[in-house]
Amino acid sequence: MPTTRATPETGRSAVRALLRLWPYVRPVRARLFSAAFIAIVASCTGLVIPLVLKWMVDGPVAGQDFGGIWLGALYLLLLGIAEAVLFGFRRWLVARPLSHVEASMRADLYRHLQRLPIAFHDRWASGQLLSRGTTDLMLVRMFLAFPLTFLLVNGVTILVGVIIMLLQDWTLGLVVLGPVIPVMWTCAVFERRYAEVARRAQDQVGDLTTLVEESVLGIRVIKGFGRHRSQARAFHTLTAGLRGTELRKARLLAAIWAVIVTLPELAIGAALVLGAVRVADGTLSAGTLVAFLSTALALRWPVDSIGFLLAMSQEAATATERYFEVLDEEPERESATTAQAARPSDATTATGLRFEDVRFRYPDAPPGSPPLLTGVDLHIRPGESLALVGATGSGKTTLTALVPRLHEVTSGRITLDGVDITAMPRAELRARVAVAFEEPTLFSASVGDNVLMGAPEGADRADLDRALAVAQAGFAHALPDGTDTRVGEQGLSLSGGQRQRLALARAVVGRPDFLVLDDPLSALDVHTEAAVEAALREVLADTTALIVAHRPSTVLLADRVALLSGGRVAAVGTHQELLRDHPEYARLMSGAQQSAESGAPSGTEPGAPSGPPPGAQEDDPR
Ligand SMILES: Nc1ncnc2c1ncn2[C@@H]1O[C@H](COP(=O)(O)OP(=O)(O)OP(=O)(O)O)[C@@H](O)[C@H]1O
Repeated sequence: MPTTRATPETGRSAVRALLRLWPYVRPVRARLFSAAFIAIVASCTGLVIPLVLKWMVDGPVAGQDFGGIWLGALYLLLLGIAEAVLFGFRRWLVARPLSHVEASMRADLYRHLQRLPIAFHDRWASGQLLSRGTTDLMLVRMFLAFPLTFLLVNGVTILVGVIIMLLQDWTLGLVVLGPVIPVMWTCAVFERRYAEVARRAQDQVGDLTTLVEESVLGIRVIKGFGRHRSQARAFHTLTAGLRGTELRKARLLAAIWAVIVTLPELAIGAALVLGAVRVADGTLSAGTLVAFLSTALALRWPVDSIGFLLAMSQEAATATERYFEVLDEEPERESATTAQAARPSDATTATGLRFEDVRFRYPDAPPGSPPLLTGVDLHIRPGESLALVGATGSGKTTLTALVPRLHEVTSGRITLDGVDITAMPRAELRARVAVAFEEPTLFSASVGDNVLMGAPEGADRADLDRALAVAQAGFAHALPDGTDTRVGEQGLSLSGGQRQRLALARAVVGRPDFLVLDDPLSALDVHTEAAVEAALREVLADTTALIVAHRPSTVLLADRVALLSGGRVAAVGTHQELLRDHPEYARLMSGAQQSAESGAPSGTEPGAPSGPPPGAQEDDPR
């Protein structure tokens, strides 16, 4: 699934990417800056140690003053303790605000994902989203905790250290500064290359997460078909790819580490030789050489760490880009007219559900492919229930998904009681229209909570019991904790038919004005289906309903039937009328009848002739 860019844009700037974190960092900036300041003080405290050493070597040690030596040792001890305490304090200061930053970024991501249109979720693999909410945010937190502070702290420490060294002896100082230009050039090359592999690695983690998630959710299919070997092969291919990328990262890190460590060490070695010669000549005091070399050695860690601090910063920049790729996606918006929607004069008059020349094409459909719906005209009168029948893949599910605006019509319009659904706030629309999908999705919550998701605030036990009765879901009362029993992940601890009945109960519990049911009884045995139908008939009596049906028994629930064929409504009438006048309908229903009798799944396959039957256009679908 094409979900992310494989490589960063050219001209990408890590700094620009990281600056986007500012709104989240702003609330904790005081603590973060204080912590950075404390770290600078702690680090510079360490640089005082060589000066004390110089004083000790040139003073008490040269003069054999044991009191002075003990005093110097005490100073060194106090400086060491101060440095350790300050670094500890810094860590304490940043721990809490940084978890706050990570938590609020994760909350924003989750909130945004809920508001993104279905078209987005169709496009993006869930593992890619999961890895952005977990691994990427962890990388961002680690960047704020270490590289952000220590690139600054180490920069200041190196600057102060270099000034101290130049003040001690500028010739030796220049020798130590020799490798600066090659090291900076290496860092620049490293950053560019590392950004590329860091992005690849993080995308590969996303793909791996998707595969693992699919394997866990689809474990029944994998086991049932004995596909664990092929699944394991796919897993190994992805892990081998990720391992290769991680090794490339390690090689790059090793290369920069080698340059950053070796060149300064060589320079320090050269300064040591030169300094020793000058001490022997008497042009440099031994104390100055000790102080100089101690300072140079104290700067080793700040210099050595630059490599991995840059690597962590690049990973955080990539993680930030990946995070904002999702956050920058446009959420579902209310149309401009929604707020002051010009409602027609008959807005309060119940006119039912009407499709007017509705056309639809999936945004991710192959280029050049024809639209799926090419002009659907259909009117379901108030209180009427209409069954939608059509060949597999004719677009029935798609048409039903347009009513609660899970997808937006490409052109044409849909009205509820005369009001264009795009001129209605989504919350209002979705409160008036209840849906039950063919694939019933349940959440890891109690049975009662799953059903009451479909009800407005304040729904009570009586509403729950009534909905369970309509859906013939009395089995819920017999579960170990009744309707308080928690269903497992995705409700997989229940049978398909039980899940479907709970999904149906969820659709009817809120007594919606409009009900959209996508083949809601497909997993039920004939007796349960008959019982559900009898109860549904009562509900449907005062509800306007659109019911996708594959079987004659479901069709008979409805007052009228519409035949969807070739992207349009080819005919509307009663079951008997369509059976008599429309061979395609008769074929679909007889196929369904036969498969129902033989226990095979219903529906015809795509490719079956599905053009409008003769005379279809004479039916007025409205
Ligand atoms: N997100 C999507 N992107 C692109 N094409 C899609 C998408 N979802 C469905 N389709 C395509 O749209 C067509 C109609 O699908 P739809 O699920 O609406 O058919 P249906 O009539 O409900 O089929 P069935 O009776 O098998 O449930 C199919 O060819 C399907 O491949």
